[in-house]
Amino acid sequence: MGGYETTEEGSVLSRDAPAADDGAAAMSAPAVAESAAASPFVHSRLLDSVASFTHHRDIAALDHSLVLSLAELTSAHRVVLAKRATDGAYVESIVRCVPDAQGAYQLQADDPDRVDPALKLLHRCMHRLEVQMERVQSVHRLVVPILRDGRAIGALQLDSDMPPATSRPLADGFARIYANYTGLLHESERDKLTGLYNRRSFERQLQRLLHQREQALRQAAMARPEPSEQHGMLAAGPPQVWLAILDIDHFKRINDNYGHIYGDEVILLLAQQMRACFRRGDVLFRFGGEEFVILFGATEQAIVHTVLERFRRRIAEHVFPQVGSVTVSIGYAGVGRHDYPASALDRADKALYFAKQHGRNGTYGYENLSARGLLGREMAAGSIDLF
Ligand SMILES: Nc1nc2c(ncn2[C@@H]2O[C@H](COP(=O)(O)OP(=O)(O)OP(=O)(O)O)[C@@H](O)[C@H]2O)c(=O)[nH]1
Repeated sequence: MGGYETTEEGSVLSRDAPAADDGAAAMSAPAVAESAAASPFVHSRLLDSVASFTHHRDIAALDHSLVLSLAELTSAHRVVLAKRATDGAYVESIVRCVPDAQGAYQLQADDPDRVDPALKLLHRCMHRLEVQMERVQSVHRLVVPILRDGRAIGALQLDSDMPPATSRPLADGFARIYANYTGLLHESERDKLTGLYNRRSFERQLQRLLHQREQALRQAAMARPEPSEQHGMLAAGPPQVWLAILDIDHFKRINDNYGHIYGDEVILLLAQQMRACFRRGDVLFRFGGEEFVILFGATEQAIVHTVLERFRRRIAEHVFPQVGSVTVSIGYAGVGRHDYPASALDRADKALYFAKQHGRNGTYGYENLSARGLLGREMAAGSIDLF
């Protein structure tokens, strides 16, 4: 098993099993130990770097700190961190760190859609789950995958004067710490009872979905013959993302009649039904209590309405152990590209409030209600707590 270990010389970076496929000799454990023992200063700088990047709770700040730490430790010409979306389908973000004319490192976010030949090894590394290396004149380029559960969640590229035998243990170690630590952060985004996303992750997931839909639209527009006209449509087109709020009806009665354990069981079973009913790309949240949120990528309101109605009926027909019949009310709204998340939530919540006021066990869209003039002054305030 490869890993970092403590040697007789002290706690040092050492690989006990260099990968056979890396095409270059990894530094032997004694060699690393020797260089590290010769320089205790290296230890403290290393620990300092790890402590400083794992200090962050925000993933974007963590990313910046990671590339900066690695660049400073290795006096790199460039460090790049690429990350894949949760479903692994595309590269979600690229952060690069390069020195300016004065030698001070500068961070910059790159457009992940831009084709950059200097990043071809990054893509190959994520695709093959293997370390990649090349030498460009005197610069050594090393790319290591960031692995979690056997998948590449991203890759780390280091361009430096260091030969890979020296830089690889360092880059590997950073990649592994990063994968473990972001794994923990991801856990903090989940609701403990249901395993669905929690409310804290809502904004990030919404931005991700908006970006993904926009990207898909742009690609579709570019594939068509009149790009300028299509780009016009892109700007003025219908919402690409929809947000639904779903609330169990009379949930208090379930708790009161059967106790909280059965109440929790209903929440858990409802979450399972959601997983079974909605598509993989739909993003499911438990916002707290008996309230759930769903984000969909869809071009037509009619589709959204049909999917939500199907779910509402499915729940109404389901027999919950002990409790029997349970119904849900649903409100939904389209999300514009420049919407504030709180505004979109507020609109969906108004439609949900309408459902609660009009017999429950129903599905209503904000746009429809609004166009029909059914959202009067009573709708001015919904029931959800906004950010
Ligand atoms: N079992 C359980 N109950 C919860 C949880 N979180 C909130 N509740 C309860 O859910 C109930 C929600 O009650 P209300 O907000 O009045 O809503 P309701 O009874 O569903 O009524 P309507 O939404 O108007 O149909 C309260 O009694 C809360 O104590 C939870 O995690 N587990």
